[in-house]
Amino acid sequence: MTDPVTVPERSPEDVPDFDHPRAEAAIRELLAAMGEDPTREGLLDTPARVARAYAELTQGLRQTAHDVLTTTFDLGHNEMVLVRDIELWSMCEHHLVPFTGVAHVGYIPAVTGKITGLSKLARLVDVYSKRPQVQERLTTQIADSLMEILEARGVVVVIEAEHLCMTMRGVKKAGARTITSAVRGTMLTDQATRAEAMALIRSGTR
Ligand SMILES: Nc1nc2c(ncn2[C@@H]2O[C@H](COP(=O)(O)OP(=O)(O)OP(=O)(O)O)[C@@H](O)[C@H]2O)c(=O)[nH]1
Ligand SMILES: [Zn+2]
Repeated sequence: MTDPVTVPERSPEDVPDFDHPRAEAAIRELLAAMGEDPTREGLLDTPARVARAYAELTQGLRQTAHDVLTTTFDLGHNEMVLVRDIELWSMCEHHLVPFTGVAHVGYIPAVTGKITGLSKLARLVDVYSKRPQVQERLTTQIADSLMEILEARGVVVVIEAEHLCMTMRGVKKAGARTITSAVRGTMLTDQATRAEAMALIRSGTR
């Protein structure tokens, strides 16, 4: 059985372009299925609008971590870099409704000091968020891509998110936050470094 968390990474060439006419037909059908009249004036443009919205919300399917981790510098900086409270919006693959929260992303650069621009860490979060997702996979994909592409010595990724499928429907538990973490390399083996990263993450005010 395939592990639902570790779906194989597809290269964007293997992902077909977003099929707008097909999505529009599906939305028209969904409106009809819910008992609405897709031909009433207020809904006439809705299928095209929803298709455009979903194209945007799933644009990460057509991007890779390599696309955004392009700018790397050799600064000779060997110490931890951590960006906290990166806002994220993703879409739960079980219900296709949003989950939203923050990601904290930290890494220990390679011995060569290969680092990336700070904004690229936030872009990386977007690449993996803008897909049908589960929070566990989102967390590990961010961590694994940093290890691989930056050849980081260690990585920590913590995501805190609220799932609207648990808030606006189903168990209806507003405010419940799910916390996931992925720890790699020296962050795993060096307890002091991991403790430092976790203390920095916890020192947030949000
Ligand atoms: N592990 C994990 N579960 C998730 C995530 N997003 C949503 N879920 C859960 O996926 C599960 C799907 O459960 P099902 O029983 O198949 O679906 P359901 O009948 O709609 O479940 P309820 O939400 O309990 O009403 C639910 O428990 C959701 O809370 C995620 O990112 N990670
Ligand atoms: Zn869900």
